[in-house]
Amino acid sequence: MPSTSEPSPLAAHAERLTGVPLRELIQDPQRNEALRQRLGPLLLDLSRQSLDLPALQALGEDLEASGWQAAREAMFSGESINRSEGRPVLHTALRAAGAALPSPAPAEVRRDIEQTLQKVERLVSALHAGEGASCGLPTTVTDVVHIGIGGSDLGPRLAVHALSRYRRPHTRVHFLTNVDGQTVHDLLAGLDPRRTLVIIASKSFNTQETLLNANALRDWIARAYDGNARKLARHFLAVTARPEAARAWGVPESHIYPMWDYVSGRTSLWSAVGLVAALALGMEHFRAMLAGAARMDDHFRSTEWTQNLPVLLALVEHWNRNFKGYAGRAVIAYADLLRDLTPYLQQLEMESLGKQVDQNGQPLAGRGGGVVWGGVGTNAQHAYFQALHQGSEVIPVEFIALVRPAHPLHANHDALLSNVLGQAASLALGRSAAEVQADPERRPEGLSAEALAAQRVLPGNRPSTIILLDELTPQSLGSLIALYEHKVFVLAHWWGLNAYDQWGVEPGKALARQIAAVLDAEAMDLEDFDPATRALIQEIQSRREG
Ligand SMILES: O=P(O)(O)OC[C@H]1O[C@](O)(CO)[C@@H](O)[C@@H]1O
Repeated sequence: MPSTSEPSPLAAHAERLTGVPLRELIQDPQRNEALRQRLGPLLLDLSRQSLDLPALQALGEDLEASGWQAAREAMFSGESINRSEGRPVLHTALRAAGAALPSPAPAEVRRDIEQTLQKVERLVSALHAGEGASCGLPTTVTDVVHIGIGGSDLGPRLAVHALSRYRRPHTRVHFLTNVDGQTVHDLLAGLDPRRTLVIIASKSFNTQETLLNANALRDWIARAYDGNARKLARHFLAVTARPEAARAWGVPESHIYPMWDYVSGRTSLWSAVGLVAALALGMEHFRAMLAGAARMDDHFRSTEWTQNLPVLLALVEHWNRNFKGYAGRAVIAYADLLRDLTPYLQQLEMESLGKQVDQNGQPLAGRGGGVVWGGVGTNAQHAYFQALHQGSEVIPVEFIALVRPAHPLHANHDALLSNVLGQAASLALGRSAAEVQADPERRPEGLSAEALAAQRVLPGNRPSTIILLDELTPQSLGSLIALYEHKVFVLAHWWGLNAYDQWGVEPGKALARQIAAVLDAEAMDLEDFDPATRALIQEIQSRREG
């Protein structure tokens, strides 16, 4: 936070800790214990972050003074906390059935949610029993294509890939998200239109990419039936908050699954948007994932801040953003099954927290959400970890790893785990000049010993978080995702911003529509576009035929 003449208590702690190395901080077992907290199969280890117990206490007190518990209850009970859109935020109600604490969400909301889950369940059972025709679907379905983008894609994709060991046999699932026609073209080449079921997931049912891809599949299936509209309609399901638009597009009423305005796209995995995951994994595993998230909800609602995992994660992020000045963090999952986690978090966090003004339109007092990027380990170590260890920027790292793998190749798994611990330790401790000296390296001719040594020194003091899941199960994945959702909630409340709108993306979409309208036109008026855009429109037009 910005300091005026008198530094705030938090700024004073940051100043006090300047120059105190992580090497020293991690010697305090009491501190490390406070920064290491568990919920069921999920361990959150923040002990390699650059703060001590007094700083943590000050952060906690600052949050406590913000009234976050009341805000939390306002969210769970369905108050209109998304003020710029005038809506409640009730993704937690989608999994309330699996919670131990009674849900304060409105009864009609819970009823609608349960009815929809039952409808999803009926469809899943029918398809798994080979009785899709009883739900108006094709008799045989070998492939399901899920079309959606952003929140209508990233959550189901993460769940289906992460939980692939729970996959039901016989039905292949494909995700079609980008509007790149090459992908559509290549996918369709391998599918049978008469045996393909298409799920169109779009809250708005107005997203350019999703509708273009849906249109391409409609044309492709229609050709297989010589345009027979009744047979064509059997192949499409929609999940949307605008059922009238889905009907107008051609999805039969009974094939439409609701989304609600009180669920943002980026937290919609738990709704019927997760239908593809329920189909791929089985309803019991989908429900288990909801229950895992509900467990985190209960924990978040009932645990004091000192042991509350989402809160602790938020405290550290506030510290890193506003007192250490870090631009963001790298999220590295040491599990290929979690390769979609970073993209998922990019939307969840950057669309929610990437804002400059608060709910009243005033500039934020500090910095909002930072950049989230990353990938999978150990691959990342052989690509960009050099910069993480010795680059000019300090970029905190979040490691996510599994204690027990679901395969028998234990040597491989030990390599993953030991690399997590090794990298985290190396980032924190660095490598001093004395350590370099004690471990000499062959010196090329003409290079001084000092020059070589200086290049082999690692500054250290590079913070990281480790999240360990005992195993990757529907429950642990549900808890992990809900952990991040609640972290986002805490930060949004603390910073005063609205985590549930995304006004920033709208003007670019509108411009793309205007540009699409002129790209193919014979006579065009390009005066509405800025000179740089105009030049490239003309360039594309002039070179298209080549
Ligand atoms: O589900 P829809 O309405 O197709 O939107 C897709 C995505 O587009 C966004 O609105 C941003 O462009 C996301 O918030 C959303 O998840």
